[in-house]
Amino acid sequence: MAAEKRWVIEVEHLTVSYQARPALLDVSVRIEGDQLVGVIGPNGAGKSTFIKAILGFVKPDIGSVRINGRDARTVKGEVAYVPQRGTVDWDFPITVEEVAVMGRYQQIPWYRSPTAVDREAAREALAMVRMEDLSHRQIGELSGGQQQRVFMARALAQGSDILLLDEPFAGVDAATERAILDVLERAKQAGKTLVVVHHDLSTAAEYFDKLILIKQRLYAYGPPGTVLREDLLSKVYEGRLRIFSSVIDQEGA
Ligand SMILES: Nc1ncnc2c1ncn2[C@@H]1O[C@H](COP(=O)(O)OP(=O)(O)OP(=O)(O)O)[C@@H](O)[C@H]1O
Repeated sequence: MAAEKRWVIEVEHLTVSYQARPALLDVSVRIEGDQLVGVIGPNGAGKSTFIKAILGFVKPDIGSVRINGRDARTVKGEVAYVPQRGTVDWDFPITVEEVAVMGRYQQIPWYRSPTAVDREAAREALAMVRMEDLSHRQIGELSGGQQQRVFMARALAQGSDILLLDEPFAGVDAATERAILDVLERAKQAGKTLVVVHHDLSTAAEYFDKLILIKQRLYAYGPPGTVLREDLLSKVYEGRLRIFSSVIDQEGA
């Protein structure tokens, strides 16, 4: 008998609007555990809104999100988030280690300081992203890729099985992109489910087990070969498809 699927994220008929303009319309997706899933679509397609709705940061007009079988609004600490790098104040005076310890704050009551267990979880997370040697540096003194890895450590220190990342590869060089991908893959091997907003179609097939293609509505969801199809991409990206023809050739090969 085939093993029953374990849905860790279930999005049903999700519709989200800003000032009565829909950013997402009737999106339904079920994501299994231990997967690396990419969210693709053009600028303004609703990718960040999709992630924010799973986190409960934006309220759906219609529809629901379930995390590990429970209403997302009642679940605390089971989903960790790595925001876009551009949304963070990097001048804030805080060290690498302190950022990682912040990942534990869901578990730390307001009246007590982080314990040895919290600090150990933060240190382990920094080791996973290979940033333990820089743990006493101020975050403002790091390169863009190092900052990204520290924020991944913060999410890993939280101990959640689900990680949502908004464009972790934006603005980093090729070597850093590899280092970040390596962290994502190791997190997956450690049993995490990762949902990653990604804008580069040329690497999407290589990096992800499954892809979600959205532009307000869900256009496709499945293994990269079933999503990176010329008919779907031309509908979603319209006139900008030519630059992606090499992706489709590779996929179709
Ligand atoms: N806080 C907000 N208030 C009003 N409109 C918003 C808000 N956030 C997003 N939008 C609009 O909702 C739509 C979807 O935005 P979203 O940021 O989710 O798209 P995206 O696919 O992540 O875009 P990008 O790739 O450019 O980051 C866009 O039209 C955007 O302008």
